[in-house]
Amino acid sequence: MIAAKAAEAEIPGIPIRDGSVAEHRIEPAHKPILYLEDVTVSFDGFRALNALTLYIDEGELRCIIGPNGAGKSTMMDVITGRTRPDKGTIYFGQTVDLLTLDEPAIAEAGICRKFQKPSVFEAQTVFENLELAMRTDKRVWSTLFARLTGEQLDAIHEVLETIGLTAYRNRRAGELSHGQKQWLEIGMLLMQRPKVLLVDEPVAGMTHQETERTAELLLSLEGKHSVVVVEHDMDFVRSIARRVTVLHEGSVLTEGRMDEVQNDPRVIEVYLGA
Ligand SMILES: Nc1ncnc2c1ncn2[C@@H]1O[C@H](COP(=O)(O)OP(=O)(O)OP(=O)(O)O)[C@@H](O)[C@H]1O
Repeated sequence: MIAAKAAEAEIPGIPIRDGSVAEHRIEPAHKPILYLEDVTVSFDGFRALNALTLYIDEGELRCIIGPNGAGKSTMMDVITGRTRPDKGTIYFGQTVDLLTLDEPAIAEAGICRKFQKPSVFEAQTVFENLELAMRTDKRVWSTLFARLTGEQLDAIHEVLETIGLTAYRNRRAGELSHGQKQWLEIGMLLMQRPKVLLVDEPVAGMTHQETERTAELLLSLEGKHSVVVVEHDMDFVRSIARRVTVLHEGSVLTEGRMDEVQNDPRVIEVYLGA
């Protein structure tokens, strides 16, 4: 697809290759922001990712599912620069070759990752956590006491609303429930205005109510950010699913609407066999 686009538009820096990925053609209305093509990662000869080709559109909410060991975490790792592939290309937009950037530079470019366990500053308030997340130099804690501009205050208030923690803004993060800490961490990532948000098992350990609220939160980000959610909880995936990608043995097994993928005999087989 990149090759096709590059050939059409002669975009500099985009390699033009043979037609080997033509079957992954995406509809013209879609505007990809992340391109993974033919990405292979091996650990001692074992292929955690096996010629993985995957496109994520601008502003879309994508769910990635697959049995244990399918390669979901490794996929996140190669996008964020934590793991380097043996082979393949990963582009952010049409011109940024992510394989030329290190982990901090990829985050700086606008790709943020939320790990499964919440990581917030427990002794600071919800508001202060968001404020710190906005500050570029996080080593300088004195910046916490620097005056915020009106624009910065607005940004914090907007994120507080989005994550549903306005009433908790002066609460110490350590006193929040597990679900609230997860939302706060999502809020901290939102403060950095990411273009792509990778979210790893967001509802693990959440109550039913917290899970529902998380679904609302992620759905509310659609259109503003590209959100890629890896999750095992199928009820949750069903509640937010737009396009679902099923990974198996390091490759895309199938992609489509939730009802399509869950009725796909190949998907049923890999889950039953897992
Ligand atoms: N650093 C590593 N060294 C060796 N093998 C690894 C490493 N990281 C992942 N693997 C292997 O690669 C395969 C894919 O792992 P990965 O964690 O990406 O799968 P996953 O789909 O995220 O699984 P889960 O749903 O269980 O988290 C697994 O077989 C795993 O054991």
